[in-house]
Amino acid sequence: MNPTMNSISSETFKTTPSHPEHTIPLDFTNVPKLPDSHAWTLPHQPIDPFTQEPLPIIDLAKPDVSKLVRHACEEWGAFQITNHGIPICLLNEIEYQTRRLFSLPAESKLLAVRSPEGFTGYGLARISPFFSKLMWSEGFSIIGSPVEHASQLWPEDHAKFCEVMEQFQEEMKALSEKMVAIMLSSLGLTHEEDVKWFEPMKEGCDQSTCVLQLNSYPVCPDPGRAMGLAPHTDSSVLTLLYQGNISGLQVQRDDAAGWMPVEPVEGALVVNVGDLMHIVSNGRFKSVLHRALVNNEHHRVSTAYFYGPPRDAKVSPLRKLIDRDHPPLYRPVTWKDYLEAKSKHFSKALESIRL
Ligand SMILES: C=C1C[C@]23C[C@@]1(O)CC[C@H]2[C@@]12CCC[C@@](C)(C(=O)O1)[C@H]2[C@@H]3C(=O)O
Ligand SMILES: O=C(O)CCC(=O)C(=O)O
Ligand SMILES: [Fe+2]
Repeated sequence: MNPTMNSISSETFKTTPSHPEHTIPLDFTNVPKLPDSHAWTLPHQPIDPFTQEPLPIIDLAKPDVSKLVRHACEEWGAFQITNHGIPICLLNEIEYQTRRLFSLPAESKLLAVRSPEGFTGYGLARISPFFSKLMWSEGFSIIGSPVEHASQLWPEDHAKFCEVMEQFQEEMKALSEKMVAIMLSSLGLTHEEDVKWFEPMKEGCDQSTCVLQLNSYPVCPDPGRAMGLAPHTDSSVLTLLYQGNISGLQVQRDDAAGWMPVEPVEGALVVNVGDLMHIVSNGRFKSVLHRALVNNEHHRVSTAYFYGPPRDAKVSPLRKLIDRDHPPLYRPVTWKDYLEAKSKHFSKALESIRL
């Protein structure tokens, strides 16, 4: 594994501690009826499949990738990619190891619980305190090597889990860099010249901070009233999501049109534009509002890789995108500043740094 990944500490992402009930998930095994604490009122927002174009699926091997990516980022803030070069056997392994972790008994998973002031380990989504109802999901956050928590879960048998998680992060990092380069060049920007922090090729300068989040959505007795992961935008520059072959992810293009399901495509990855890319592009690319629903048949798992800039880098709208008609919309922030703003203002975080 890239040695610089180990220099990324949980410190980078510390935000205000959550209350315990918003940190430790329910024991989801054998819950016959949805508890009131987890019962949401979900507005019925059907989309009209005949008037809505589906979320773009972009084949990275095709020649017109740049144009398609730009269109998807401007119109949706998300798209799926195929021919991305991540071997299917690695995707299968990551899913296998994710299922292995979440299938452990609740008392074992609690041995690896995220501490109130920590960042990595087992727990509920960090956005949980912003909602009065609890989500039907559990998560496990990893930065670099997961060995500290994995050795609590499997004292004798964590090597393979760690190897797969580390290898996956390396592959996701390289693909994220490629996707950022495509996105920026689609706007006529040269990433090395125009984005100071973006120097992926420079040996030894690779300090970007990234998080691998494993998500689990257990089988739910009343999926119509439960929420897997509540509507949010990702704080990252971009997120790469592998959702396996079980539906649940939905995105919103605009409020009026309702929620659009992102149907799994075999071997594809979903790319979400994150809030930091929204800032860098001065609002040209939209960070996508999305959520995950649950079902009563299958245990769904997903892995989300949050790609960020180096911890101290100031992220701001790019100069080439600013002119008299397009003044800068956001003040410069580090990812740490932005995560703090998110933990305070949640869906109003972008607004909180608006000029
Ligand atoms: C880097 C991060 C993005 C994230 C917060 C985190 O610090 C690690 C987990 C990420 C996640 C995953 C589920 C949804 C989300 C909103 C959350 O609560 O935790 C995202 C966070 C984010 O993008 O702000
Ligand atoms: O599980 C999913 O489909 C969505 C996960 C997600 O949005 C996240 O981890 O931020
Ligand atoms: Fe997300």
